[in-house]
Parts: sequence; C-alpha cells; structure tokens
Amino acid sequence: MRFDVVTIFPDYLRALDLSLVGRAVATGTLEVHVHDLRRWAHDRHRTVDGTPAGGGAGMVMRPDVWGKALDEVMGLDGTGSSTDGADPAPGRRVLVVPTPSGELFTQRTAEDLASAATITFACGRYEGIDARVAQHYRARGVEVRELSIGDYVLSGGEVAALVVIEAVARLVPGVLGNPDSVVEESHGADGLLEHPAYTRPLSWRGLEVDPVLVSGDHARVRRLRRDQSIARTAQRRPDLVAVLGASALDGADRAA
Ligand SMILES: Nc1c(O)cccc1[N+](=O)[O-]
Repeated sequence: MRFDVVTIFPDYLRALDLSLVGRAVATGTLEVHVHDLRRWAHDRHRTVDGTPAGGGAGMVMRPDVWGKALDEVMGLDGTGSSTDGADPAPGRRVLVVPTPSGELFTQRTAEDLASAATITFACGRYEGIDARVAQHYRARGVEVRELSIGDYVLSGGEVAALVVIEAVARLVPGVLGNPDSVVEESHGADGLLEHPAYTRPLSWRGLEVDPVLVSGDHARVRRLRRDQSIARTAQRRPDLVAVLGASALDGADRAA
C-alpha cells in the first residue's frame, strides 16, 4: 500500500519514519510519500489560502493550489505519473480529507481502507480546504472520504492523517510481525473494549492478579476476560453497548 500526504507542515509527518510504519517502509511493505503543498503555490509569497467567501474569521485553503497538487500526486495530471516519477499503483485509490465535519473514523473504517492500493491525504489547515476540492474529485470518479477522528478542535489534518495511517497500516498483510496481534484488541469484531492486561509480579503493592489468569484453565481465562470486556464496555462506552446485539452481553457479570 502507498500513502501520500500533502501538507504545509511536512516535518509533522516525520513520525512515519519510526516504529511500525517506518519498519514497513524499510522492508518495502509500505510506501509513504510526504509532499509540501507550497510546491504548487507559484506566486511570490507561495500563497495557499484566501479569505472566506461570505466573510467570517480565519482563512480557507485555495482550490487551485490543491487541485494542482492532488492532480500530480494522484497521477491525474494526464501523464499518469506522481511526483516521485513512479506510476500510480493500480487498484483502489482513495482521497482522504481529515475534517471535523467528516464521518467518524472507526476500526471498521480502517478495515475498509486497508483494501486500498493508494491513500492520499489532503491535510487542511486554517478553516479547512475549499469544499469544491472534494466535490471536484468526486465528480472525477475519485473515492473521497472526509473523515473525523473525533469531536474536538485540532489545528489541522496532519495528526488525523497519522492516526488513520497507523490504524490502516497495521491491517496491511506483512506490516505486523504477529498477525494475531490484530485480533486481540479493543474495537475488535465483537465490538467490545479489550479486557485489562496484567503481567508479573503477580502481587504488586497489595494488588493481586486474578488467580484464574495463571490457572492454566484456558476456558476460565476466556470467560473471565470476556466478562471483564463486557463490564468495561458497559461502564465506559454505553454507546457501544447500545449497538451490540443482546447475545454479546449474555450472562456476563456487569460489575464494573
Ligand atoms: N477534529 C479535526 C479538526 O479540528 C481539524 C482537522 C481534522 C479533524 N479531525 O480529523 O477530527
């Protein structure tokens, strides 16, 4: 899978050189290309924004600059090549626009995006990107996903791009050393939060690890962990409980 990120703060994406994604890039499992939007702003001041039509505070990012950038990065500029000279990979291409007004990004969204061949992120700043950019690329047949990572105010889309890339990349075959790691996690297929995790020492400052966990009785361990997941979900995320089927909560001890 190839990720492209277009931003006015390319250094913000240096975290992608590290850890899981960095290792996957080094092994060739992933490609990550970060592009400075100002490359496509050709006036003397490399202007990328303008005052909002209709008035209001802040600035809006210009569609003409974004159009030139995204055409080239997504290989839509007629030459079929992107900025690094490589032809765009065949397969599903997605343009992601992080925005507070987008659909909520969840593990299900990550699982859906994991089948894409290329994902391009348009990271807005200021009051966001002129709405015609998403409209234009949808009209050209590009799959455009306007995504929110949560209901809070951020200064731009870069941190959201990091979140989405991490969540999607770990689902790409070959990125995780142990594919089983994807299964045992919160927000898994059963929709429950993950159970508490423990390790040694079994006794620490008067707090004991439940003896069931070291009993060797795998059936009891599974049951305990499921009960803990259900109790944790019911206490912390009643919104998730509301969408779970009744069977998912059958007979569990809901003590918090
Ligand atoms: N919440 C927010 C924002 O305030 C600005 C850009 C992107 C996001 N978001 O993806 O959630």
